[in-house]
Amino acid sequence: MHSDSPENSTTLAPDPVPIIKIRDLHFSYPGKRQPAVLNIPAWQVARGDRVFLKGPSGSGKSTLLNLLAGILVANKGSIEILGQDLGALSARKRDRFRAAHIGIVFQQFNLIPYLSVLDNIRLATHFGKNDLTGLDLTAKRLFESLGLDNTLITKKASNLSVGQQQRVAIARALVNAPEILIVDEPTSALDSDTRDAFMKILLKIIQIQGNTLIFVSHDIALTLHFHHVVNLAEINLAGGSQYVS
Ligand SMILES: Nc1ncnc2c1ncn2[C@@H]1O[C@H](COP(=O)(O)OP(=O)(O)OP(=O)(O)O)[C@@H](O)[C@H]1O
Repeated sequence: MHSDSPENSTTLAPDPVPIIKIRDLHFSYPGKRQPAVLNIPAWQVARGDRVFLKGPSGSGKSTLLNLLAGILVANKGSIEILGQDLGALSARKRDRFRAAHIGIVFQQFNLIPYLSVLDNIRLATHFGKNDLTGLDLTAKRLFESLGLDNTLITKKASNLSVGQQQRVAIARALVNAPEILIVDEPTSALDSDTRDAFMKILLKIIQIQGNTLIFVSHDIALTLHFHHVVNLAEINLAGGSQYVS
């Protein structure tokens, strides 16, 4: 995307190498009389962009993130990630594509509570060893940057504080150095100090790894950290009546 100010989300000229490219995207959840959630004629994101996606509750932000990640599939139209049309892939290939190229931090972090921190992170990798020797340098650097020391990584995820769970969720999302990082409402349950610490760590790692960031939040105070602020309502022609403001 090209825009001069954060509030300007319109594309003025075609991006030479968009990492995300949406064309004529239509999506409704399965079932009779389900309203159209998304109808996005065109949207693209350039490699390395940090995009803050906002919009009222129920406007389809999480749905769009799930489509970008290939967790949901469009009813019509195309989503190209790194030049790959997600709709052209089988479910299994989409899963592999996601594991290789897209990191996701969900609202609830989605850690497996009875697994250790290391095992939670290992789920995102192809390594099977019981120590860190199988994890590459990126992972070790991530642990360091996130303050996850050896005593913490052997703990069960359920025994961590919310802030610690967040750091593990970031490590898991970034351990494969994905080109795209998708983050959904990560700070809603945090006080402002913890939120600021979270953003600082996230942005530091993004800068090192060079990931493209798509970040959904209602917290407008965070927009200053982003290149672009996109209001979903501006790119989405569907819906409207069901929104809660
Ligand atoms: N699994 C589902 N089945 C049917 N409808 C759904 C499903 N998930 C979401 N929806 C509906 O799709 C619409 C968009 O929901 P979505 O969660 O994408 O919105 P959102 O913008 O992320 O909201 P919030 O800011 O509250 O998280 C809403 O009307 C919601 O009720």
